[in-house]
Amino acid sequence: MSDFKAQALKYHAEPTPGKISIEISKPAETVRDLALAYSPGVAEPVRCIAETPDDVYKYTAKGNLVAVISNGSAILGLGNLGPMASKPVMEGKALLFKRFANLDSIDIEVSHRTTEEFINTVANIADTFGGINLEDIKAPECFEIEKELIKRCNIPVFHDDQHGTAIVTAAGMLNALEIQGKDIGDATIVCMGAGAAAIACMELLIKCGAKREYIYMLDTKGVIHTRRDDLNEYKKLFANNTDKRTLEDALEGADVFVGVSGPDVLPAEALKLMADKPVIFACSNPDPEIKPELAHASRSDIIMATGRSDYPNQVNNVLCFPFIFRGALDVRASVINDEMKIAAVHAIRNIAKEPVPEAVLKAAEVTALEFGPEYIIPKPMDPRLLDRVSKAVSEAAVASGVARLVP
Ligand SMILES: NC(=O)C1=CN([C@@H]2O[C@H](COP(=O)(O)OP(=O)(O)OC[C@H]3O[C@@H](n4cnc5c(N)ncnc54)[C@H](OP(=O)(O)O)[C@@H]3O)[C@@H](O)[C@H]2O)C=CC1
Ligand SMILES: CC(=O)C(=O)O
Ligand SMILES: [Mg+2]
Repeated sequence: MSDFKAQALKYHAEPTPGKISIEISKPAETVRDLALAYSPGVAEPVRCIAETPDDVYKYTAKGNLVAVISNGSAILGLGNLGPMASKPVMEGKALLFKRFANLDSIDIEVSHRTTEEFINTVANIADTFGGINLEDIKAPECFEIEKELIKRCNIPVFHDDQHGTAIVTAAGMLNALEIQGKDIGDATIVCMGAGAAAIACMELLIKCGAKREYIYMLDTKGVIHTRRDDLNEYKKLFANNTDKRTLEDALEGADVFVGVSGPDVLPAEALKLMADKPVIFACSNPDPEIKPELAHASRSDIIMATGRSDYPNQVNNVLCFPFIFRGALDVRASVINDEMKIAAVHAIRNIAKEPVPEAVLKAAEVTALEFGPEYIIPKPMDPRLLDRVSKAVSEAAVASGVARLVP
């Protein structure tokens, strides 16, 4: 067993199995404490909530509680391995919610037969939480699931693999293109993958100025084009009227590669087909579409990002989901809308242009970080993310009329 694999398993197993636990937040030592916490005291908030439902935010943990919900159908880039295999990832997301945004979070893994059954399960328990973070649910089912749950729930429902990934990708991409001296409106973009992350990333890049007709999206069958008759309604939106069929065809002269597909699908030789100064985001986890060492060996003018912590430029939704939920829950937003997503994009990208605090350099185990090819996006442990992204998101929620608490 490799050293890192052994360390990862030990980290998860010891001293207690798993990565999260529940703590009590009130005294529960004396007979009086218990009388307040449980019977008879607990009857008082019960009566208040029955009379005034919004009091649930005043007397329970709901307002600071996010459920991370999965069915394990697209666990990272590892595939459909089922609900229980997804539990370490979902516990991991809960850990990140707490660590970065002080949000309490619980993982829920759902076994189900039909999509409708999954939707009903989540909708029926939604009210107990302040927000729902859907995670690692494969396309195309994820689109219907999220749409239906947004309709049925009174709290923010956010599919992280779609929108968290898209927000961080857009933030990193706008910065990378700026450094390479390119305009997003002129960029030819190759997107490897046509699932949850891919569709959302491309839709948000279009909202940030990219041209739909300059995007070439690929799935396991190659380029998505107008003459294919096997496309679902989401892929159809990216069907390009083109003779390009292979990854190599699509990469010819392209400015950008976004990989949200699977490991090692981008050959180093193919990078040489791209235009000058390309941007390569190989975001599949844990193994990217191309290893950065291979990409850098292939050509020297690239900006390279991955989804991993152990290379420069980590384009990963961890830079978004804790902070967008913090901002949404702080103003009790009913939804997370486009205005809030775009506010998050700009708040994240702007941090990378400012001097980096000493504590961040220390946590990142580097001596310097400066806006440029090796630093296009902030580090997840940058404390400015919490202040700045959450505030921008809250303000956008208020301005767009979806906040129920106005500070
Ligand atoms: N860095 C980050 O923050 C994030 C990274 N990701 C990564 O993105 C990837 C996809 O996740 P997600 O969108 O949730 O999953 P989905 O299951 O929704 O989509 C996967 C897509 O990838 C395509 N695909 C898989 N293998 C290949 C291949 N060899 N060549 C071309 N296309 C391929 C599939 O094609 P088809 O439609 O033909 O089946 C499908 O369109 C994962 O590796 C995940 O780790 C996801 C979210 C966040
Ligand atoms: C980061 C993440 O959510 C994923 O790879 O699925
Ligand atoms: Mg995920």
